[in-house]
Amino acid sequence: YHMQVSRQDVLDVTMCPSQHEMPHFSKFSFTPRNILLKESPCFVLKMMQDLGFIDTFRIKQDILVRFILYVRKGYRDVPYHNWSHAFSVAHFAYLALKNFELVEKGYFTQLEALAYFISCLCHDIDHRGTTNSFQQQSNSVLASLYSSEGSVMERHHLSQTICTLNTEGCNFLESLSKDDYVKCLDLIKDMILATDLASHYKIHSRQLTLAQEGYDKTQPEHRYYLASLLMTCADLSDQTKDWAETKKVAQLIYAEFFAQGDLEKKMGKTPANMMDREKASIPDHQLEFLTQCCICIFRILATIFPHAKVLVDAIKQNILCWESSKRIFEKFKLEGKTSYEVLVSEE
Ligand SMILES: Cc1nc2ccc(C(=O)N[C@]34C[C@H]5C[C@H](C[C@H](C5)C3)C4)cc2n2c(-c3ccccc3Cl)nnc12
Ligand SMILES: [Mg+2]
Ligand SMILES: [Zn+2]
Repeated sequence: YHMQVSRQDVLDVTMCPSQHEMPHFSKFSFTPRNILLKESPCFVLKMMQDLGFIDTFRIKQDILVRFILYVRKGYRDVPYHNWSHAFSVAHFAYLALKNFELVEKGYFTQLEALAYFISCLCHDIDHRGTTNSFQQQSNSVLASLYSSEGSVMERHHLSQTICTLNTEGCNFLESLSKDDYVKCLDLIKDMILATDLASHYKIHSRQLTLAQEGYDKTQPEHRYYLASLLMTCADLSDQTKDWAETKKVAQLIYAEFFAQGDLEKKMGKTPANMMDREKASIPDHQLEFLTQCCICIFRILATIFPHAKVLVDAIKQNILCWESSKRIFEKFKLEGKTSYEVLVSEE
């Protein structure tokens, strides 16, 4: 099917504030979710210009604009896994490339940097707001397509990315050499598949060892694990922002989780506690996620890039905020409120 991109859409991409009007745009403290959504395609273009991709790969602007607009249309209107998430994940890739000087210091080639940024932008295309296990449970079409290989949703996001590139007038990578083109798609595959959090759990200890032994840029295995780590960090980058942002994002994530739980109950299935609005204890679950998963990932990042220490500190701050908000949740729980009702009630 053919999604049209109007002339107005293409004009939208030309108007947004310039970088020097937003000096902190390239700081880790910047919150990309506060960018006006109609200006976001323009910011994607500006980030790619600023990263030197347009010149290095002789990318045609009108083809890139059409690609960005098709990617945006590829995201659904679900609470969390929507275009706003994709844009914020791509913004973190921009921050990592600039603040860690990934290309300048030889961690990434320019091609790997391009693949990283594009993978972040496309990593959740056509997400339905439900998990991989829900695909299996509900015998979805996607499960029938991909469940034998695992990472069902991630394989779908990858396939949607390739389809978008192959859409008439959208393949901005066509200006790459044949070798670079094949290499870039290979990198995009590894990077999008790396965003399956279950896969991260499998390689976490290997990533930790490599970082402690001393990262070796010349080893392909090290480069693969660094790319995977940077994808997971980008996907979780909301947790490195201030508490107001973190709280807002939690509301979106649990809106999605609980909608899935409601669906599972209708299907006669018992949802996992974190998906059940009656049983979930959001502060406890978030404290577990931040202390057992999130902070560990960013600590590995900080062993390779000392600048990432500010990200670990931001997560520590959010852990303290969840700790202190726990008492408020418990007080309202005694009054019969679910933790979601407390989360969305203005403090
Ligand atoms: C704040 C926050 N909390 C989150 C709490 C929990 C989980 C989560 O999927 N847990 C697991 C826990 C085990 C092993 C695997 C598979 C399943 C069983 C489910 C993962 C994700 C969370 N998450 C994400 C996120 C990142 C990547 C994909 C999807 C999402 Cl939603 N982004 N932000 C957050
Ligand atoms: Mg995903
Ligand atoms: Zn994501």
